[in-house]
Amino acid sequence: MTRSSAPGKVYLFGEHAVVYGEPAVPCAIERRARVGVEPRDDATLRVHSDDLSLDGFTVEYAGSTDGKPDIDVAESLVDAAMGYVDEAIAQVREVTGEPDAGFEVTIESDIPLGAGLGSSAAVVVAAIDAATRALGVELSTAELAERAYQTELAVQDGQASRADTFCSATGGAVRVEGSDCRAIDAPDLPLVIGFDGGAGDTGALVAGVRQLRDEYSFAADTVASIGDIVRQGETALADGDVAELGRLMDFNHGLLSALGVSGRSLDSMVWAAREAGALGAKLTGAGGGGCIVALDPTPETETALRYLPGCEDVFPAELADEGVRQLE
Ligand SMILES: Nc1ncnc2c1ncn2[C@@H]1O[C@H](COP(=O)(O)OP(=O)(O)OP(=O)(O)O)[C@@H](O)[C@H]1O
Ligand SMILES: C[C@@](O)(CCO)CC(=O)[O-]
Ligand SMILES: [Mg+2]
Repeated sequence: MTRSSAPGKVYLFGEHAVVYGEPAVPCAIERRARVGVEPRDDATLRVHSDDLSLDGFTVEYAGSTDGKPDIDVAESLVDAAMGYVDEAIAQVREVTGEPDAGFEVTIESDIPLGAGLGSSAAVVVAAIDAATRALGVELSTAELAERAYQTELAVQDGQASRADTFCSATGGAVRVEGSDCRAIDAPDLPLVIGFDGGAGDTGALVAGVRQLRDEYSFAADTVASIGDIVRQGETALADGDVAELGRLMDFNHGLLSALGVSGRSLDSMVWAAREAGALGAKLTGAGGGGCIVALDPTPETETALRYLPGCEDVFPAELADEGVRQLE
C-alpha cells in the first residue's frame, strides 16, 4: 500500500474571484485527507471511503475505464461523489503513461466534504501523489499541483483556480493569481472555524457567480473589488496588522454574499463571531453551506459559536506548514 496525505485550507481572501484571474490568499490547515493506494492487476478503480455517504447510504463504488458503478442512488449524486477521485486517477494514468492502470483506493479524511475547507483538493493531491508513486513515478510538487489543478478543472466544468490544489500540495500560506502560485509569509493568525454541518456544490456555486458576472457589470465590478481587497490584505499581512485583516475579511464576506454564495447559516455564524468580538469573519471556499473562518485572539468567538444553534462544530485552525506528505 502506498499512502499520502494532504491538508485542507481556509481562504483568508479571494475565493471565487480567483477563478477570474484575481489574486487569492488561502492557508493550509492541520486537517488532512489520507489516501492509500494499491495497484490492481486489472483496469478497475475501486474506492473505499466511509465519508462518501449520500442520504444515509454509504457508497462504495467500483468504476472501470468503460463502466459506471452499480449503485442504487441517483446518478448525478454518484457523479458528484466520485468525480474528483475518478478524474485524479485519469490524470495518474495519463502522467504515468499507463492508461490501463487499476487501483484499490482507500480514503480517510478529517476534512468535511463540500464545506469550504478544500476536501476535494486534499483528496485529489494525496490520491495523485500516492497512485503515481505506486506506479514508480515521482512527481515534483509543481507537477503534482498542476495535475491536481487539471483534475479540479475537469470536474468543475472548466472553471477552477489553482488556489486550493497548490495550497494543499505545498502547505503554508500561498498567493495565487492565474498561473502565478507562490508561498508567502504569514504571521501566526488566531483563526477559528465554524461549521454548520452543511455543504455546497463547488461547481454549481462557481457557475452561479459566472452567470451573475456575465449578466451584470456591477457583479463583474464586485469580483474585481474582491481582487482589491486581496491586494490590500497582502499589505496587512506583511505588516502583521491583524485588525486590518479582520476588517478586510468582513468586507470580503459582504461581497461574496452579494454574489449569492453565502447562506442563512453562514451569515448567522459570521454575525455570531462579530458580535462575540471577532476582528473579522467570512465564509471560506465555495460557500452555500459549510464553514466560516473568524479572526479572534480571545476565546469569545469559539464560545459563541459553540452555543449557536445551527453551528455543528467549532475549532481553532492551526496553519499546516507541510503540504503533501508521504506516509508509506
Ligand atoms: N473523504 C472523501 N472521500 C471521497 N471523496 C471525497 C472525500 N472528501 C472529498 N471528496 C470529494 O470531494 C467532493 C467535495 O468537493 P467540493 O469541491 O464540492 O468541496 P470542498 O473541496 O470540500 O470545498 P471547497 O471547494 O469549497 O473548499 C466530494 O463530493 C467528493 O467527490
Ligand atoms: C470557489 C473557489 O474559488 C474555491 C473553492 O474552494 C473555486 C476555485 O478556486 O476553483
Ligand atoms: Mg473543492
